[in-house]
Amino acid sequence: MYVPDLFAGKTALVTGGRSGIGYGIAEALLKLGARVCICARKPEPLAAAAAALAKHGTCVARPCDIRNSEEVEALADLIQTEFGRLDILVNNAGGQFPGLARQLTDKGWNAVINTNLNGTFYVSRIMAERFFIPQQEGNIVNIIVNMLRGFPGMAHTGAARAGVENLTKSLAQEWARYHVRVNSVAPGTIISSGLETYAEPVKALLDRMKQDNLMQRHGTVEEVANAVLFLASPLASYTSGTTLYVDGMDHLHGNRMRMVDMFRK
Ligand SMILES: CCC/C=C/C(=O)SCCNC(=O)CCNC(=O)[C@H](O)C(C)(C)COP(=O)([O-])OP(=O)([O-])OC[C@H]1O[C@@H](n2cnc3c(N)ncnc32)[C@H](O)[C@@H]1OP(=O)([O-])[O-]
Ligand SMILES: NC(=O)C1=CN([C@@H]2O[C@H](COP(=O)(O)OP(=O)(O)OC[C@H]3O[C@@H](n4cnc5c(N)ncnc54)[C@H](OP(=O)(O)O)[C@@H]3O)[C@@H](O)[C@H]2O)C=CC1
Repeated sequence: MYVPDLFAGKTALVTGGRSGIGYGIAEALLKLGARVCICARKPEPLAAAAAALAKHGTCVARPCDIRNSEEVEALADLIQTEFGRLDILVNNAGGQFPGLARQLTDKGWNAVINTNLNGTFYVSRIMAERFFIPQQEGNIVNIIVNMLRGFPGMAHTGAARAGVENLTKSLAQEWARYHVRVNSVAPGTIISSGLETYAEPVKALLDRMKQDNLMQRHGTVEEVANAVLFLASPLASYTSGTTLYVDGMDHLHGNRMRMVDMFRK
């Protein structure tokens, strides 16, 4: 539905682009003409993903833990060397594990906050300083999660993603003077590699959540990628500081306590 050269001449970084939603976003950007850099922690699957993506266009990859700002600086060095500029940053890397709040250890809580909130901030600040602000142009799309009514059973990620949603509003206002737009996409439950990381009780729960959904289904990677393409494109040129929910209305409807009930059984 988008013109084939929508992102011709543009460069994009997709964090967590080796799998699932991030891979789908990288593939969609490449198909519309962008040159793409992906990063993730695990080198082998990252290299395999970059090789597969390269059939659609120019794709480079570098291992990087977004929680480590020195590794993020090295990623910026690669983008500078390979492309000389960056136009689009998709902060997709992230994740969490299910658990009741009272069972979360300091280490577990910090692992999720450091990944989803701190990592997203480090990448945004470093890419803005290195590229967007000097260029006086840039575009950030953060992948968060539907947590509008809280996230019981995953309180750590609910708090971290709410932090990113608010960061979206702050950065959008602070960086408007540099012509940088900042938006978020909040997926509901999306059929992707991410869901495979969950063990059986959660998988059964996901089926029940599908029945709760007013559209009676989970979302697809393509539906998330399409929202990112819109926000990253000039079609959204007057839109910044917003969050677009791609969740079949789960932010409005459905039982948010199902995961907690699962742990109590
Ligand atoms: C409804 C669906 C909506 C959303 C869907 C998606 O997002 S799909 C996308 C889904 N995709 C993803 O989520 C992928 C990315 N996710 C991840 O990499 C991890 O979940 C991470 C974010 C915790 C980072 O972890 P890391 O690399 O920093 O390191 P680490 O592994 O060493 O853990 C550190 C500490 O965290 C704790 N802890 C961890 N796991 C569990 C558990 N299962 N149980 C209990 N606790 C757990 C534990 O305290 C551990 O320390 P310990 O006790 O071992 O010394
Ligand atoms: N699938 C779903 O239903 C939903 C997913 N989301 C969010 O969408 C995003 C993508 O999820 P999805 O594709 O499904 O799941 P995946 O688990 O497939 O993707 C997570 C990606 O992030 C990378 N990653 C994780 N931690 C780090 C880190 N510290 N530094 C760099 N890269 C990291 C992983 O690679 P590696 O392990 O090699 O580092 C992986 O490529 C995540 O933020 C997820 O929470 C939100 C709502 C719903």
